[in-house]
Amino acid sequence: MAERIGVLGAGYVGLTTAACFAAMGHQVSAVDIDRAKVSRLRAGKVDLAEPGLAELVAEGLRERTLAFSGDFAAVAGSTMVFLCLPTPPGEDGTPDLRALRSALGDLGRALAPGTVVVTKSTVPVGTAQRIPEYLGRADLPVVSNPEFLREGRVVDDFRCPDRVVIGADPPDSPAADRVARLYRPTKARVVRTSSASAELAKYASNGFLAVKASYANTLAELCEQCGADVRDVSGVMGLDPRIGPHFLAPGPGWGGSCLPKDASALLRAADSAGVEFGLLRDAVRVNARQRTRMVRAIRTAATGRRDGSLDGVRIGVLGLAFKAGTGDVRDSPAVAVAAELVRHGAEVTAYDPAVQSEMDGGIVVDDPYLVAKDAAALAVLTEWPEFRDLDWRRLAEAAGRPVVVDTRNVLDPTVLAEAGFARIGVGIPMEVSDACSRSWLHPQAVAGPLQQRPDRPAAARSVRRKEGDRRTGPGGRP
Ligand SMILES: NC(=O)c1ccc[n+]([C@@H]2O[C@H](COP(=O)([O-])OP(=O)(O)OC[C@H]3O[C@@H](n4cnc5c(N)ncnc54)[C@H](O)[C@@H]3O)[C@@H](O)[C@H]2O)c1
Ligand SMILES: O=c1ccn([C@@H]2O[C@H](COP(=O)(O)OP(=O)(O)O[C@H]3O[C@H](CO)[C@@H](O)[C@H](O)[C@H]3O)[C@@H](O)[C@H]2O)c(=O)[nH]1
Repeated sequence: MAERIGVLGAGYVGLTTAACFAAMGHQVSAVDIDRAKVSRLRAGKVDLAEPGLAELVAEGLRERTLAFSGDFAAVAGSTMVFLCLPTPPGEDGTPDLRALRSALGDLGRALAPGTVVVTKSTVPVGTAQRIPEYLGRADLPVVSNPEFLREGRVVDDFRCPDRVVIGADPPDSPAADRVARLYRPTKARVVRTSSASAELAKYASNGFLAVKASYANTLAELCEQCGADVRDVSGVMGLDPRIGPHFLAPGPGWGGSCLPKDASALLRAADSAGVEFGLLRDAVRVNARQRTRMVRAIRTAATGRRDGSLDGVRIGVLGLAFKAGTGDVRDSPAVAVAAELVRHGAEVTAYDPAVQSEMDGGIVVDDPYLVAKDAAALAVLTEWPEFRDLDWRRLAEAAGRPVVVDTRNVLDPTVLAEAGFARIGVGIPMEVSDACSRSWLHPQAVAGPLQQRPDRPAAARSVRRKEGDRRTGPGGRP
């Protein structure tokens, strides 16, 4: 049965939900308070670089199964309304439900009797129970349907999810049946629970991913100290189906718009419930330490010193997005590391294939080769596969010192070695890495291979920014 579906919020989750349900044959109206975004969407312009999404939006507009509006009245006649509104962290880490409450307050009276209100936003346990209060009416069925899609593959994840979670009180309510029916085309496993279990399952999943990634980052630190290779260690672990191969790659820390905020929310929920969730608290601490560790590695690679000022030291950054496959920089560890380098006085030039935004105190360029110019070190902060295929000889020629800190272990060591680049990976033993990684672990032994290059200065060069070096990229970025 085709439903008339209203979607509140046309961001990553809302736009995907709207476009995918429209493609499944439902009549969908999406409402967003961002009127400029609504105008662009009506013209078929999708801001998110998500494979397949723009095509689905175009199809929905063409078939007239998908419409966009800035006016809540557009969803008043819906049979189901999906809440896909932001739930950012408040000051104490508790999710800020103001967007949700204000939208429901505006909409409540307008909804027809029997309309099913479905929460897709990530919300604290107990929110479904409070929706009638936010709506100002108690006659509408409420269903909790947390979303698990990942950025960079939102359409694929929505169409082929690992699981669909549908929570209601009682779990077998007719409204929950109707929501479950919507997902039949996905052939996904549908898990029916209470609304509280559905709400907690979402936080529990992201919290667990955070713990797993922090485990991998701590393991990487240990590998560096004891001569093991984290890629082998995690490869062995991942072959155990009880552990699984995913989320074991070390990096500059986990970030994005979800994991950090959901970890904080889960910690707050545990605090309020009087449950000590030390494991998750430590995962958050490890995450902060990992960023600091990467800054220290880059500083040491650039100057041979673990501490001290980076005044005037040029550092080239490859990657700003919180992970490859997205242009999203919300809570990006790459941006945090770059900002910390700037804070210590470094002159940072950054490139990311999908990021157009400006960077506080640094320069974002639209050509990866510009980041190397006179750089005392390069740092790969996002695992874009195309960084492997850069012309590393050309980068070596441009760089002040051909040394790269590969915080994602994505580069090809052979290509780098042929280009004359010294590489410092994460969790990779000194034997596998080159002599430069020894300088990272033992700062007094500075940059052996660099001293063997007579045409290169052994120590970091302090390079003053020249006005002529400023480049203007697309989107008006400096
Ligand atoms: N991004 C993800 O990968 C992802 C995945 C699963 C769950 N979630 C959760 O889904 C929710 C939405 O996340 P998102 O990433 O899609 O957010 P987003 O920031 O991409 O989009 C939110 C949209 O809502 C709009 N909006 C804000 N207030 C509004 C209001 N009062 N009325 C109408 N529209 C309003 C904004 O203009 C924006 O377009 C959050 O709770 C998030 O935790 C996100
Ligand atoms: O082995 C790994 C895997 C990931 N990360 C980092 O972890 C962060 C989060 O990555 P990912 O989970 O892929 O990003 P999101 O798109 O934010 O997706 C997460 O957050 C969404 C919003 O809640 C959920 O729906 C998804 O299921 C959940 O994976 C990123 O900084 C990654 O670089 C690592 O450091 N190592």
